[in-house]
Amino acid sequence: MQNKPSFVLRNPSANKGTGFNDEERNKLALKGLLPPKVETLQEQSDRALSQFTSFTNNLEKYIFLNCLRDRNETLFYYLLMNNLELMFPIIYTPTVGEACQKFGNEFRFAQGMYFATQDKGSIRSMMDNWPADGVDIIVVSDGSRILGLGDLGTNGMGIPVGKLQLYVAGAGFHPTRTLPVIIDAGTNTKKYLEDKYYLGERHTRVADDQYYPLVDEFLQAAFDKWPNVLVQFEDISNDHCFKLLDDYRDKFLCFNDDIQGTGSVILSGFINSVRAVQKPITEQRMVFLGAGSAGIGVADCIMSLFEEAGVSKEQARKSFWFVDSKGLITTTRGDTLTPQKRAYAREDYDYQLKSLLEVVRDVKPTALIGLSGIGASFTQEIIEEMSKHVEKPIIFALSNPTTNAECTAEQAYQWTDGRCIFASGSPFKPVEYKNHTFVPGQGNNMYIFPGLGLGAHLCRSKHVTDAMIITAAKTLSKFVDDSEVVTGKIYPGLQHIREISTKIAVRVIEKAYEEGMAQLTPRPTDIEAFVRMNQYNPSYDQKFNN
Ligand SMILES: O=C([O-])CC(=O)C(=O)O
Ligand SMILES: [Mg+2]
Repeated sequence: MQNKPSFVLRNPSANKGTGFNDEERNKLALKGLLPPKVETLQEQSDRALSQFTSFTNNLEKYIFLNCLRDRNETLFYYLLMNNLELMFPIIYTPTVGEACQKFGNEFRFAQGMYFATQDKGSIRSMMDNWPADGVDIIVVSDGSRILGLGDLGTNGMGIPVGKLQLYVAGAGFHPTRTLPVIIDAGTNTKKYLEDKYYLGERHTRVADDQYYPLVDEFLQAAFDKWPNVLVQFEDISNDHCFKLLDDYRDKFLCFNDDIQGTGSVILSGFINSVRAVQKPITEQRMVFLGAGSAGIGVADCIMSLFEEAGVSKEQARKSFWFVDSKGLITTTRGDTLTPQKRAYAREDYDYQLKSLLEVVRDVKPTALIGLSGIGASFTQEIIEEMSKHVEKPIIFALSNPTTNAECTAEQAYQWTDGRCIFASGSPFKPVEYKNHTFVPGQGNNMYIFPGLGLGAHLCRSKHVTDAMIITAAKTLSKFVDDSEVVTGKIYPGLQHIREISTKIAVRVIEKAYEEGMAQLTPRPTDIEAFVRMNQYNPSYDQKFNN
């Protein structure tokens, strides 16, 4: 059967289903294998949309979409790109979180590749099993910190899969040239180790002397097989993610989305918040709840605004207060801090503040940034306390999925009497409050990574630099104009994601040439035209025409 031309019906990249015209049906021996009517992509998409909307449960919608992708990739991306606002919350946060938690139960077919501890020594040869001709981008996770949901082991595969779907829809990477990867180093979540449907290796996480060599072998193999690939590290726990980024960012073309992608998107939102509240960065007092990959990544990015304002690093650090499970992070509280926490630990406190509420009372912040992974940690008391001292509080409840958001959009607007600038990591619907409709922003790295990745890949950048990450943030911030910013809107609408990603890719490429990172020669004369020419758009036109 595999040798018959009609096998195209079982190949999602080639399949057009009822979209095969009479000529193709003759040529590919499909006569009689399809109902008589030849349909356009639009007609197929209308049907698929009505099927999608007939499900009332989001997980079912997720399964429907991923099964569609496994039947007809072109139709899937056409449908997705024409219904972004409806479908991103399904293939991505929040529903992808639930899909990961139930990954073993809902498993239907494999996507991507798995490299487990038992595969040590054979990863390079296993990569030859990947059926596609080439790979431009890999998203890799070890499942150790999936969104704010913790250690999900191999169940985390939903995240690389979802992120890559955004790379395709958002930026125009070619779907067949994307590779989701899970490194299976075990899981410390007992529930999964005891779950008969769990699909990973059944042991607790291996120690560092096994973990790092496994990741190293994977990276060496990936860049050996696909020298121009870009690797995105995703949802890797704090104990490993910083070291991995440090070790490899100057060796390979790679970045960490949770540190750098989140850093960039929140920098962008912060630039626009500063425009909205009309108070310069030097007058901002920022309290962060959560000092993990995202919190530190965001602070590092926001530091660049101080630098531009001519403020020294030492001075700038005094505008940041970090709170973790033990309270305000200080050099004097008596515990050993990770290097990342140490960088932002306050040296000027001879007293201890043990809770976020105490910190908010003491600091009187202008901005409260939640990247803690702990839902409902911005309580009414905390938000009301904050709003006593600031006219337009900046409140970012960024943890994912929605159940982990530090507060809801509705709570933030109510508890600040409609005065706050609000953003969340997962989407919230517009809120009606006192005859006004507030549209919350989604400060999610999805606005950044597709364009950043496309730019870095297309110009064959050696590395992903800080300057590219900051350029990406600034490019995004310009998609919101002054008249919108004054209404509290700090992120553009999701429907513009292709345009945003295209512009980000252009700026990243320009930066890469400026910094001597781009290896593509000659430099394209019209970079925007070059980017557009290389973007995937779902269509049947290009297939089977020769
Ligand atoms: O996936 C998302 O929505 C954003 C993200 O990287 C995370 O929460 O880890
Ligand atoms: Mg992530």
